[in-house]
Parts: sequence; C-alpha cells; structure tokens
Amino acid sequence: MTDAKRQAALDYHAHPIPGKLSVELTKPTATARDLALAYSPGVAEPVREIAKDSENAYLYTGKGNLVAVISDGSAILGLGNLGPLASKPVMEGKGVLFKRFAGINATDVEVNAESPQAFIDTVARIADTWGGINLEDIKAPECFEIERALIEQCHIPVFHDDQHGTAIVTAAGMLNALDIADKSLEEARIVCLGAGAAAIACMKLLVSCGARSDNLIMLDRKGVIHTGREDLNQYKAMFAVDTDKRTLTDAIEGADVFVGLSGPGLMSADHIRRMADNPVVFACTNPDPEIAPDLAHAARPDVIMATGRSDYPNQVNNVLGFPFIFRGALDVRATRINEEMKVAAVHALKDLAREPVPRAVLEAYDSPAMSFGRDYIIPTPIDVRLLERVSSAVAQAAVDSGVARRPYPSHYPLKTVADVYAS
Ligand SMILES: NC(=O)C1=CN([C@@H]2O[C@H](COP(=O)(O)OP(=O)(O)OC[C@H]3O[C@@H](n4cnc5c(N)ncnc54)[C@H](OP(=O)(O)O)[C@@H]3O)[C@@H](O)[C@H]2O)C=CC1
Ligand SMILES: CC(=O)C(=O)O
Ligand SMILES: [Mg+2]
Repeated sequence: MTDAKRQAALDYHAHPIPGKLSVELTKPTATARDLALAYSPGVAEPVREIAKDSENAYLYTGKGNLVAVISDGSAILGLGNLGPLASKPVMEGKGVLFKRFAGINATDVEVNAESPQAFIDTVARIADTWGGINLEDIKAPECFEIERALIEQCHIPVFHDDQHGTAIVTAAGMLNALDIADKSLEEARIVCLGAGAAAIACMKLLVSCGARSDNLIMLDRKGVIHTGREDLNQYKAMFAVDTDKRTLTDAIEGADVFVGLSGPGLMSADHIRRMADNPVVFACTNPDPEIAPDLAHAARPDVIMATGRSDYPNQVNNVLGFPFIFRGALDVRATRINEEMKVAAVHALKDLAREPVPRAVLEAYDSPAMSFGRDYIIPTPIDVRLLERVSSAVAQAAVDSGVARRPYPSHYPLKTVADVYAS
C-alpha cells in the first residue's frame, strides 16, 4: 500500500469520530412520559414478560435483529495472530457490512481467552443476548472445536464466517469461473494453498458440490498434505493424498484451479505459467493476495482471476454471504445455519451473476459495463439484489429443512434494507 493510501485508511477510521459504528435510538425520549416508558417504571413490564417466556425477548428487545461478531484475534485476515484488540477494526467492519447490506445491528466482541475452552465458556454464557453469532478470524484447528461446541450449547445460529461464508462465495464463484473456462468441477484439478479455517471449509464444500478428492491437492506451510505425513491434525488428514508431489511447484503443474487461503505473495508468475489453459486463480488472502492480479494477468493472459479485495474485478469475499445468510436465518428464527441453507446461498449467488447488472452497481464501480464473463464471475457486494435473492433462498431452505421456528416471511422478498422491519 502506498503511504497516501495507508494514511487515507487511518484517517477514514479516525475521523470525524473514531471507529465505524454508533448506536442509534429507535424510540422517542423527549418527555417525562417517554422516559417513564423507556426506563423506570415502564421497562419493568417487558422484563416480567421475558421472565415468563424467553421468546418475548424477540418482541420487546433488539435481540431478533442483533448479531454478535466475535473474535479472539488469532487469525486476523491474512495478518496472523495479532490478538483480540487488534482485531477490533475488522470486527467493527463486519458490523458495518451487516448493517449496510442487510439492515442487521451488530456488536463486536473481542475475547481475550487463554484457551479454546475459555473462549467457548465466555461466549456460551452471553450468547442469549443476540439473535445470532458470527465467529470471525479464529485460527484453525481451534476454530473447528469452538464452532462445534458453541453450536451445541447455544440456542441461536452460530456461524464461523471464515469457514462457511468463504466456502459459499468460493463455491459460487468457482462454478461460474469453470463454466466460463469450459471446464467442470468434477474434472478440474485443484490446488489449495492453505489448510486452515477457510481452506478446509472451502475444499469440503467444493467436494460436496462435485469436485473429486483425488483431484485435489492441499498444502500448508510444510508443503503438500500427503498420506506419508505424520504431523497432520484430523482436519488436514481428510485431504491427505497418496502422491510424490511435495511443493507448490510440483502440485501446480497442469492444475486447472488455484485457491489461495494462506498468506501474501506465495504464488509466483512461474507457478501460474505452469497451470493448464484458462487457469482459474482465486488468490483470496486479505489484504494482499497470494499473487497480484497485474502479475497474474501478465504471466497468463488467459487467467480467470479473483481476489478478496474490493479494488479488483471478481471479489471472492465472504461479504457476499454473511449479511444475507444471517438476514434469512434471523427472519425465520432458524435454530442453526445448516448445509441446506449454505447450498441455497451458493446457488442464489451463482445464478445472480448471470443476470444483467443494475445501473447503480455500474455507477458505484465507475464502470461502463459489466456482464457475466471473465471479469464478472460473481455479483458485487453493492448489488441490492443480494438482499432479495440470498436472504430469500436461505429463509426458504431453513423452512424446507425444518430448522425455522417461524414461517417464510410474508414481507419477503426484501427490496432494500428499509423493508427489514416491514413484517
Ligand atoms: N476472501 C475471503 O473471503 C477470505 C479470505 N481469507 C484469507 O484466508 C487466509 C487464511 O485465513 P484462515 O483460514 O482464517 O486462517 P488460519 O490461520 O486458520 O489458516 C491459515 C492457513 O494458511 C497456511 N499458511 C500460512 N502461511 C503459509 C505458507 N507460507 N505456505 C503455505 N501455507 C501457509 C497455514 O498453514 P499451517 O496450517 O501449516 O499453519 C494455515 O493452514 C487469510 O489470509 C485470510 O485473509 C479468510 C477468510 C475469508
Ligand atoms: C474476508 C475475511 O473474513 C478474511 O480475510 O478473514
Ligand atoms: Mg475473516
């Protein structure tokens, strides 16, 4: 990043007031009567109702439209383990995206936990406060057990965004990219650099969408994950293949797809030159991808290239998923976010990319034209139709799969965030 851009980012966060979110009032507070309703004595009435039946919290408090974004700061973007407080700008940022794109109020919570169990205990004790929990930037393998335990212990949807949000968006983009390359997921030879939270979940979902495990090579810091290794945790071991390939240079030879969920600058021009025709490269590490798009395009004019960033075409980033997935889940009061809901989100995203792009998106991206093709494999986050399509698909899947506690919303489809409270 240039010095000017770095300073612009710091100024954006510092001015005119520090941070990116604030709390707003939803009720009048001007008069003594208002205060007597908002606080003492009026507030005692909803207290009594919630004590009688906890479901009344959805009626009398903001719980039903409130998501916690919770992190321990152990895997902040691709920056590594920088601790809970340093993760706060990202968690506030996720809150901004929840509100801006799906009308969901979000509180960020940064937990200083000495162990995964301490993290689980802390979150489980306060979970009832929210309508849902979005776990964020927690490193593997701890994230898997943390998510499993919290899903079991909490009565609200718990969703590790770096796993499932990323996997949903990656699968949608991948199906479209391979279609454009005239290849199929079933036949594609895939290399995944990274074997952490995002990589494991992305590869699991690609396999359940049709990719063949024996066509897939995953690498961690020590190289190819193969059956001869004795240092693999159970999550990596699921992807161990019987091969004599050991390095990225070995693995990438002739590959159709590269997915990077690892660290900055780890893919070279030489690597990309070794790939098959029309290679699909998702260099998704944030903020600096495994290979810069300019370098990738210079090395391979036939590349179909995506990054996690907003300033290049094809942003494969979980921002396309989590706001709308939680919107749909909250609106039917789903008990969890299950596989059916995730698959519904994949198809809604994939299909939307094939439709004409609204003028508002072209203006926001200062682009004369965008249409389904190499530089537009997935919708942009600014596209208001995501709210309509993804939230509806997720809510319907929740109802159909039996995890919804409310019927499909009568005020759906949502056309803008202003429709959120229209029920
Ligand atoms: N675009 C998007 O929407 C998203 C992008 N990401 C990106 O994915 C990356 C990983 O995040 P996450 O899964 O949450 O983090 P984790 O800490 O869970 O996993 C990181 C993985 O990257 C591997 N890795 C790190 N450095 C190297 C290296 N030099 N060579 C090979 N492998 C390496 C690690 O290997 P080892 O296991 O050996 O330590 C580990 O498997 C981040 O950069 C993040 O920004 C994540 C979520 C969403
Ligand atoms: C996008 C995101 O969640 C990450 O890079 O961690
Ligand atoms: Mg993240």
